[in-house]
Amino acid sequence: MRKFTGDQLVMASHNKGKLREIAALLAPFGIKVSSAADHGLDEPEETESTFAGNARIKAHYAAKATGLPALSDDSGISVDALDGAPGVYTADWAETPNGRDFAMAMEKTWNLLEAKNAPFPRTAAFNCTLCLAWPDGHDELFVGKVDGQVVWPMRGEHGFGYDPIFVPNGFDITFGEMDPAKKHEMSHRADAFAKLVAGCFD
Ligand SMILES: O=c1nc[nH]c2c1ncn2[C@H]1C[C@H](O)[C@@H](COP(=O)(O)OP(=O)(O)OP(=O)(O)O)O1
Ligand SMILES: [Mg+2]
Repeated sequence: MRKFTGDQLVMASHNKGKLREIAALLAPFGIKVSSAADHGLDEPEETESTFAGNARIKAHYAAKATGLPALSDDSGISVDALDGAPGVYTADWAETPNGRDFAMAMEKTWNLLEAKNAPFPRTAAFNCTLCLAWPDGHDELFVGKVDGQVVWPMRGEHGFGYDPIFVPNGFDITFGEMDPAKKHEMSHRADAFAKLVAGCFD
């Protein structure tokens, strides 16, 4: 596995919630972190049908465009009773002509479960694939996951995306209600990040 030896990294994401969380995870390493927007990059189309495929598109695009190592995150929530949906299409479910509407996407998720009369607990997992790519085309991938259940109604003001309807196993609060520092200890993103640190940062 290739080690990260530089002191600068581009976060190949346009999601403010993710950027905040990954900046917190990277903070102890003394790396200068910039975002795709800082470099004036647009969002590449996520045309693959896997988290890994889309993570690679985003990281390679940013690494080539900036000449710096780039870290991307492709993530989503997979609901068991919906055969893994929305999964890779989690962000797409929130898309509207006026931007993303996650309240609508969460309602759609819950309504589909209701329509199926899905049994409780309505188990689900958040998945995260991180891709660290170098300008020469090399990359390393790391996969993380956290199991839990989808609940209703939405609860909590922290986090982003689908956090208000996801209760991780072992807790009775949603990610939206959880202290951000706690989420950073145990989320799908934290899980993948720990593997990145073990593989590339030691
Ligand atoms: O911790 C999370 N808490 C709540 N929701 C989450 C989380 N992690 C991913 N999600 C949801 C929302 C996000 O919009 C979608 C990922 O879609 P995904 O394409 O990977 O990210 P994105 O388009 O928002 O930003 P970008 O591609 O620029 O990194 O899954
Ligand atoms: Mg995206």
